[in-house]
Amino acid sequence: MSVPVLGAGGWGTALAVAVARAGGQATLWARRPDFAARLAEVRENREYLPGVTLPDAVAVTSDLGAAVRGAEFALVVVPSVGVPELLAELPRDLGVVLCAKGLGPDGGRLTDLTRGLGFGRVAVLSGPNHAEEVGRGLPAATVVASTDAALARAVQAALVSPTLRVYTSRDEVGVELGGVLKNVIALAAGMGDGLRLGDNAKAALITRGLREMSRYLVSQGAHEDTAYGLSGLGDLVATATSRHSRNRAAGEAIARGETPAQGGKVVEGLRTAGLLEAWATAHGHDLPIVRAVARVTSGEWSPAEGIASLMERDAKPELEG
Ligand SMILES: NC(=O)c1ccc[n+]([C@@H]2O[C@H](COP(=O)([O-])OP(=O)(O)OC[C@H]3O[C@@H](n4cnc5c(N)ncnc54)[C@H](O)[C@@H]3O)[C@@H](O)[C@H]2O)c1
Ligand SMILES: O=P(O)(O)OC[C@H](O)CO
Repeated sequence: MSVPVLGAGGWGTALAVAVARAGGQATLWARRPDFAARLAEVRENREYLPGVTLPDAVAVTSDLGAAVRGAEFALVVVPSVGVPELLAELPRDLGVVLCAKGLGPDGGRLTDLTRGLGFGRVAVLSGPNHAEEVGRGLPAATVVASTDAALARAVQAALVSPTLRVYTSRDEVGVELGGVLKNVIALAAGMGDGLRLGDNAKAALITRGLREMSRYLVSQGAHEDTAYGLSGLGDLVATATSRHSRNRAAGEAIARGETPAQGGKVVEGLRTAGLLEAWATAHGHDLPIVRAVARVTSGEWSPAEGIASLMERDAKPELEG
């Protein structure tokens, strides 16, 4: 049975290749028929993942119904903003594996939104996984989290190979929110790069960012250890330091006074920062780095004011607050 991979951006393409590398078959769905036809013919996603050839085991289609017919689960790999629209088209008995690292339209979790739409089998896939590296078969590790252990094991079996180590977890909340928050911290790290704040500042930001992530994850019901796992610390390091990261690069551009050059590619943290700040404030959570990034990306504060808002907070013990 072919694994449907819904979304033919960089990550969807890399995941389809990963399924093939694991010995399976994948059906990569692209929403635009002309794009799907070109991809099927050229066998390389030149727009979103250049340099990676699609193996024969990857089929390409723009027919969503055909892509998911008879499948046990589908990898949903469109940007978070497109997830509700795509889910509306899917059969409710299909297992949904959410691969986007973003939030629903109201700032809530995509897992909750998915269950609210009537899907009973839901999982999250997240970890330090730049598509550019996974697509090329460089060694990487990731986590699939679900309260449905059978679904998590099935996804693990479909993706695990000598170049992709796939762990399972039952902590859906922790794995999902790690991927959401790290993008915002990576934007801040990029701003630090753009302002040439140095390595000490980057290390401080990653460390305090991890603390902000872990406090928020635990407040939402996650296991604290998940914050220190692949989908938390692992992805935070990968994104805040990588030359591949779109979020880090966007922060760098903003700090230089430029508009982030997205080239049609999604930078989830730009959307997440405002949504998360509004959600956290409404629910009584203090997320200082998220707040600084939200206010800088909205234009309310300059990058320098964002940094000052963090550096001039009240002095306090490291392990409190
Ligand atoms: N790129 C990575 O390395 C990577 C790794 C892990 C997770 N992710 C996450 O995966 C998700 C997808 O990212 P990506 O990098 O593959 O995106 P991308 O920018 O490379 O491509 C986005 C794709 O989604 C399509 N798309 C855009 N809006 C859509 C909509 N409303 N409905 C359906 N399709 C739509 C675009 O046509 C394009 O094919 C994001 O949430 C991202 O955070 C990305
Ligand atoms: O390029 P970014 O910043 O969207 O990050 C991609 C992945 O989430 C890294 O794990």
